[in-house]
Amino acid sequence: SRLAKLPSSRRAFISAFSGPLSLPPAPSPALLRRRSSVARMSAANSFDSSQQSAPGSSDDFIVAVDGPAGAGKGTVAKRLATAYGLAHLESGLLYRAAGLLSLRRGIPFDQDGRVAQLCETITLDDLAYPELRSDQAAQAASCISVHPSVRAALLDLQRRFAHFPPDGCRGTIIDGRDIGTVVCPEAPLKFFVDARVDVRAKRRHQEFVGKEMGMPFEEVLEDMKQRDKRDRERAEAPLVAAHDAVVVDTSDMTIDQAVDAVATHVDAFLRRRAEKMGSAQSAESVGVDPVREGGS
Ligand SMILES: Nc1ncnc2c1ncn2[C@@H]1O[C@H](COP(=O)(O)OP(=O)(O)O)[C@@H](O)[C@H]1O
Ligand SMILES: Nc1ccn([C@H]2C[C@H](O)[C@@H](COP(=O)(O)OP(=O)(O)O)O2)c(=O)n1
Repeated sequence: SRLAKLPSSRRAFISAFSGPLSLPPAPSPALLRRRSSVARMSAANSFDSSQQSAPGSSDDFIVAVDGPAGAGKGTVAKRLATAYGLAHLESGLLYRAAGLLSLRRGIPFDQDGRVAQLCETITLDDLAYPELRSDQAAQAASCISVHPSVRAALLDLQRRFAHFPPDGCRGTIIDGRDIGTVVCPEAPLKFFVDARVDVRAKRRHQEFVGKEMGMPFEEVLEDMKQRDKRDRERAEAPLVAAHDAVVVDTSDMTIDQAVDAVATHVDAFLRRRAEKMGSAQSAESVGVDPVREGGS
């Protein structure tokens, strides 16, 4: 896939995440050269992001999973990716990377032009840092993601991922806030995974305890409420269920139950698609047979 061509070594980015709130060192000349070649490559491969969707077939197997923090989007998406052979992108990590890098570089969240410029340099290789999972990164992500220019700067990468899954994957599953509404409105399968805010905060709190990122529960809950409000009320690509999304409330479900609830719809979709392809193939063979018969 074209994404796979992006360079895997990003030393300046790594050092930006490695120190506790330290500013990254100035990029080396080698890195700057590499960056400009990435920029050229993305420009060459880019498409008009004002289009409703990326080029690629509308038959592409794309699963959009949106919903608020802690609802279980990532967990469900990861499990489905393994079960169905899909490539998984947690789009929130892109915003988290942009937010955390802005903090580290001292770029105020309201300087959207500078944050958007930063977004242009982010690639899929930058998303593995454990610090991106922190509450600080989540809050920063929510703040910078209100800006249309920041969202636009990350759109191309997400759409490209959706339509060009890495080799060996039969499709893609992307979780976030606006995948079914803005990034991939053409996705044939859309889910809105939701849960009550107290349940979501409890889950996230537990997760932080497990990772020794300890924070009082009340603080996790408050931050989550703030983020919910900001994500839902922003003018650009607010958190809202797409009109054609299946809503799954996981408040009273185990992880297995949530995965099953979503997988049932994916199975039904695959059955319908197989039937459609089967009938198209038989229609084609009906059309071919008489010609063959006539010719022999
Ligand atoms: N249905 C569920 N029941 C209990 N815990 C869950 C459930 N779904 C997810 N979790 C846990 O809650 C936390 C947040 O889930 P995650 O998938 O990261 O949410 P999101 O991606 O929506 O923010 C994780 O620790 C995960 O293991
Ligand atoms: N598609 C997306 C994904 C995330 N964001 C923003 C808004 C979210 O509060 C932050 C962090 O998202 P993320 O999905 O990583 O957060 P949770 O795992 O759900 O807690 O990024 C967005 O604006 N659009």
